[in-house]
Amino acid sequence: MANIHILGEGAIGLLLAQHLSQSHQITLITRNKRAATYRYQTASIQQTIPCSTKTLAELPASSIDTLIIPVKAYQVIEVLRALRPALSKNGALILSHNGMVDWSGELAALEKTQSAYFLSTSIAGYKVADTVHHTGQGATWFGPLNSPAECHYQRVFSQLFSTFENAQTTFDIMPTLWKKLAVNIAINPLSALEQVANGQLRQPKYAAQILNLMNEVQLVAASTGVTLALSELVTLAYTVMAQTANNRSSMNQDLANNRRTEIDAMCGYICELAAKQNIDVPFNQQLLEEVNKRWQLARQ
Ligand SMILES: NC(=O)C1=CN([C@@H]2O[C@H](COP(=O)(O)OP(=O)(O)OC[C@H]3O[C@@H](n4cnc5c(N)ncnc54)[C@H](OP(=O)(O)O)[C@@H]3O)[C@@H](O)[C@H]2O)C=CC1
Ligand SMILES: CC(C)(CO)C(=O)C(=O)O
Repeated sequence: MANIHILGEGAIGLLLAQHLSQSHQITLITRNKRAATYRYQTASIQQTIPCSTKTLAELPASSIDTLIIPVKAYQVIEVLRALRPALSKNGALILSHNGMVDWSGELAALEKTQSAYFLSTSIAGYKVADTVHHTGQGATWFGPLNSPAECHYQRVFSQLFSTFENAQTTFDIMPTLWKKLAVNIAINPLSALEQVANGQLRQPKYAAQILNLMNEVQLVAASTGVTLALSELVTLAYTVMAQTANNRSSMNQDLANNRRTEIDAMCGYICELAAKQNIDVPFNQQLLEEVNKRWQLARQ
């Protein structure tokens, strides 16, 4: 049994806590101290999630052996900076988010014995008060992000995630992250702006825009050394639209609830890399501007 710390009390954090608490001791690191009872709910099950909570201030330096960070893309860097001192000398850090974040500087600052991993997951859930509703179990991929992790990722996966439905390891996680990014770019902004469920994007009127978006992702990925086939990205996007046909994407829900979106880590990431490489990405640029405009309007 391992001691596992999970940052936050968000939807993915609680889904992971529920699963991992079957074999491990779980501590959630929360912003404020409070005695909450977290619950896990599916169509047929409701149960309490066995876990304790601590604030960051309550954690001694170098005390965490395994730290999972399932936060929004725009929160990752701040959280990494705040939590690095609490990670033990041989600690394992596991990032899990949608979109792309340049965490290379933060990972380079880790000690040579500290390992970093990525958990890319399409499990789905949402939170109402202290209950997480588990609504879907898509694929999960786990892989190393730095050299110490390259030696240990199979063992860490076996210990933590091998009993997850539809979970597997990959030595090279970057192509997986690019594919997830492509799917999110095909689905999230358009579904949010049009306020439609994911499956509605299969209508012919969206096809040209989706093809152009995927073409831009493929070109920018290639400029970073990641080779992806355009046909694979398009097929993947339409497969996920079909698998999640009745779901509203996270960005759709974020905009509807006046919450900040992860657009900067999706279309924004593509635009930033494209600018450095002199690649034109007008379709990603347009969605980036439109989603940010919609969010600014909603906040007024
Ligand atoms: N929900 C889903 O079905 C899926 C989500 N994802 C991705 O996983 C990531 C996490 O998503 P999700 O769980 O939905 O997000 P949530 O916003 O529900 O969870 C993030 C949690 O982290 C907390 N947090 C952030 N910064 C800190 C901090 N400095 N100290 C303490 N707590 C902090 C947040 O608190 P606060 O709210 O106060 O900021 C929140 O409780 C996202 O990138 C998302 O796109 C991927 C697949 C499916
Ligand atoms: C896969 C998809 C598009 C499911 O809705 C998702 O990851 C999201 O909504 O952020």
